[in-house]
Amino acid sequence: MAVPSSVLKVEEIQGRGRGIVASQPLKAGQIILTDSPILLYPVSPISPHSSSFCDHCFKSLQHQSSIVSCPSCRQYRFCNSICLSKAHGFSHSTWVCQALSQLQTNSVLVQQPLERQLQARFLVAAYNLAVTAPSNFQILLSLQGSDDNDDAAQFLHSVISSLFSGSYPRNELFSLQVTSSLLAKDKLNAFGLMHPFSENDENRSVRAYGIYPYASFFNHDCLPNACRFDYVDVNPPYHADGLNNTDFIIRMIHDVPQGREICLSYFPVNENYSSRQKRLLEDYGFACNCDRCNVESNWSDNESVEGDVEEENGEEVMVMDDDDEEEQNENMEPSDNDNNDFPHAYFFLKYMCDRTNCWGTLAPLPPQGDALSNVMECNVCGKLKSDDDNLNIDDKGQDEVAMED
Ligand SMILES: C[S@@+](CC[C@H](N)C(=O)[O-])C[C@H]1O[C@@H](n2cnc3c(N)ncnc32)[C@H](O)[C@@H]1O
Repeated sequence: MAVPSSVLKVEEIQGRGRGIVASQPLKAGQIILTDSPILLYPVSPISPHSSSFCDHCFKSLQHQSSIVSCPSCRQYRFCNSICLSKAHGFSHSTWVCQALSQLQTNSVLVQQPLERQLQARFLVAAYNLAVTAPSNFQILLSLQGSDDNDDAAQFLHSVISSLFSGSYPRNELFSLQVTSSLLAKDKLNAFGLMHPFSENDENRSVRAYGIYPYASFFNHDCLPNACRFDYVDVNPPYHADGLNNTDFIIRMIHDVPQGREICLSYFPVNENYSSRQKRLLEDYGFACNCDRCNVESNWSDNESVEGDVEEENGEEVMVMDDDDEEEQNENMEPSDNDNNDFPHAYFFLKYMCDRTNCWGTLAPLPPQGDALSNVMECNVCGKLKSDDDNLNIDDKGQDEVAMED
C-alpha cells in the first residue's frame, strides 16, 4: 500500500516488516503525513453514559452546552445534533446501536475484564466498517497482525456471532479466523487518543482507540525522528486546512536525509530500557535493537546518561544536572554518527518536554517556505517553547475550540 505523501515511500525493511522511508531530504518540523482514522471506538464500551467524551468526535463534553443522547439507546452521548447525525450514518448506525445495547446486557461479557469488553466493542466497530465501507475494511485486514486462534478470539467470536445472528446484515463476515485476525491487527496497530493533558494527572489515560491506515506503517524507534500530533479538543497553533479533530499529523523532529527510515516512538520516550523492552515484546512482539537500546543494554540497572536516575511516578526516568546540560548543549549536536555513546543525551535536552507529568516530544512548528521555525511544540501538552524561553501559550488542557468534523 502506498502512503498519500510525495515525500515518503513504504519499503520492506529487514527484520521489521514494512516501514516508511524518506523519498527526499526532510526538514525539522515538516508535516510528512496527515492521516484520518478508518475506525474509532471508545474505551468505555459497557458503560457509555459514564463517558465524558462525544461518541462521534471524542471531544471532551465538559464545556459543551448542547449535548444530546442517542434517542434510541439513550446511552451514547454526543456534542450536539450534528455529531449525532454524523454518527447515525457512520459509527452509531441503527444496528450498531442495537448491538451495543445487547453487549451491555450480555451478562457473560459484562463479567469479563475491561480488555475483553473493549475488544468486543472494537469488533462491533470493525463489523460496522465491513458493512458500511468494505474498502476500508480491506485496508484494516491488510495491516500487520497474525491470526492465532487464541482463547479471547474463541470467546469473542461466540459473543459476536450471537449478536449478529439476529437482524444484523451479513453475519457470515465474522468467522473465527477473521475475528482472531482482527484482534491481532487492533493490538499491533491501534493508536490511543488520550485524555486532555493535566499537570496533576500522573496517569493520563486513553479516551478512544483508532486505526489510522497510513500511520500504522511507521515502525518504532526509542529515539524517534518524527512524532504525531493530534488536536482533538484544540486547534493546531498553525494553519492546517481541512483537518478533522481526530486526524493525526506526523511531523519531523529534526532533519533527515533521503533514504532514512522514519520512525515514531510507540510510547513516551522517558521510559527506561527494561520497561521499553518489556512493552515492545509483550504488546508489539519484537525485541528493540535501536541505537539507544544497544547503548542502554550495557548499562547496569541504576545507570543513565550520566549515571543519574530518579524515581518519578513509580518509573525510572533520565535526569541530568545543570552542569551536564550545559556540557551536552555545547558538545552534542544531532548527528548520524551512531558511534556516539549517548545518542539520546542531546535528544532528551532538546526534544523532551520538561513540564510536570508530560513527557511529550517536542518538534518545531512547520517551516514557512524555506524558513525553519525556532518554536518547538509539545505533542502531549501543546506547550510552545522558543529556543531561549518558554512562550507559555497554548495549553491543550484549556483552549477548547471547534474544529471541522
Ligand atoms: C504498527 S506496525 C508497523 C508496520 C509493520 N512493520 C508492517 O509491516 O505493517 C508494528 C509492528 O512492526 C514491527 N516493528 C515496529 N518497529 C520495529 C522495530 N524497531 N524492530 C522490529 N520490528 C518492528 C513489529 O512487528 C510491530 O508489531
